[in-house]
Amino acid sequence: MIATLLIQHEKLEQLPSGGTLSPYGVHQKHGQITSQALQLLSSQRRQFSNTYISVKLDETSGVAVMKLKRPPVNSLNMELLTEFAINLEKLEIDRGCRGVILTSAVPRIFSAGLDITEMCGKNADHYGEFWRAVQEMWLKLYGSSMVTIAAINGSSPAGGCLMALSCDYRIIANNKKYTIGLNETQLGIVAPFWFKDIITEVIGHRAAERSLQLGMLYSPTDALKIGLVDEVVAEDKVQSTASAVMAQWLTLPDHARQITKSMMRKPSLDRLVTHREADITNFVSYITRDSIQKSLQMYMEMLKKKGR
Ligand SMILES: CC/C=C\CCC/C=C/C(=O)SCCNC(=O)CCNC(=O)[C@H](O)C(C)(C)COP(=O)(O)OP(=O)(O)OC[C@H]1O[C@@H](n2cnc3c(N)ncnc32)[C@H](O)[C@@H]1OP(=O)(O)O
Repeated sequence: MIATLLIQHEKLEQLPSGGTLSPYGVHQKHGQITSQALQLLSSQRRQFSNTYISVKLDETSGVAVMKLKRPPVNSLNMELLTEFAINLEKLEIDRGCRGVILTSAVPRIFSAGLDITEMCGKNADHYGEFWRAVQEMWLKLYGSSMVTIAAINGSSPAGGCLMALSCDYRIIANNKKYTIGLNETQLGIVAPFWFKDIITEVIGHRAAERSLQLGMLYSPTDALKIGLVDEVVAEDKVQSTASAVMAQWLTLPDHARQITKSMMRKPSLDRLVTHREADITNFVSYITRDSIQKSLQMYMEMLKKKGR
């Protein structure tokens, strides 16, 4: 139902393609490739936009840029998570798309993580549905066969960090004000096993243990030191670096890279798929505890006070 609505509402813009061009190459009618044809080829883009996600697919390079656009902080509510999973799936089945750059359209924020209001004062059915949407986002992103690069142009705590960790490569803007990490314990909550698995895979057991217990948020340079990100670049170079890294990764034959990626990620994916329902039940019983609801409410109040 949601999928149908999104597809109906999507704004599909096809930029000029000229009859002789295709995403997979130039179909020449009369010999030489003209510079006009090359210009058209380079501008062949498809764009679609939903409420909280925008996607631009460059059919020439096969690279899509997916932007989160839910001001003020791109917190991940049910609708955003659902749009995200649907858009990623559309790109996954699009033969013209080989890579996705994930970034934010909101200045200074990549994503503030899960929308805390989705985890406060609601009923058990809501929590169950919300958690399923969180799982689905992760299964789609971490399990994507495309090359995925996080262009982290702002702060990225908790669920925002999870999204970045799920990509193949992470580039963050060099700005001391930005922080990244799995800070769940600072909210008085526990990161679930699959958050723990993925950060352990990326930064190793010792660093993950310290990082998770203390709910650490790192500056870009500290994140680089522990391997939480792969590169720190000037703020205005994040997107261009992401495009350059993407072009490098796309020089590899898809099938070899995809099978390798799947081999590396399958055990963690399988673990969540196998325990998916138990993980939802566990989340619901955990989040409905009075003590957890109090912790989250206090955290939200603290955020609001800070903002005033
Ligand atoms: C068994 C398993 C159980 C549980 C597992 C649950 C796993 C949870 C994962 C999560 O992702 S929880 C979310 C954790 N996120 C955070 O801790 C981030 C909190 N936010 C911030 O630190 C900051 O807002 C910021 C992202 C650094 C941006 O700072 P800035 O100063 O630019 O904005 P401000 O703080 O004033 O916020 C603006 C506005 O947005 C509201 N807000 C912020 N974050 C969230 C959020 N995650 N969810 C909902 N709302 C959020 C904030 O309250 C302000 O609202 P206001 O304008 O109405 O005051």
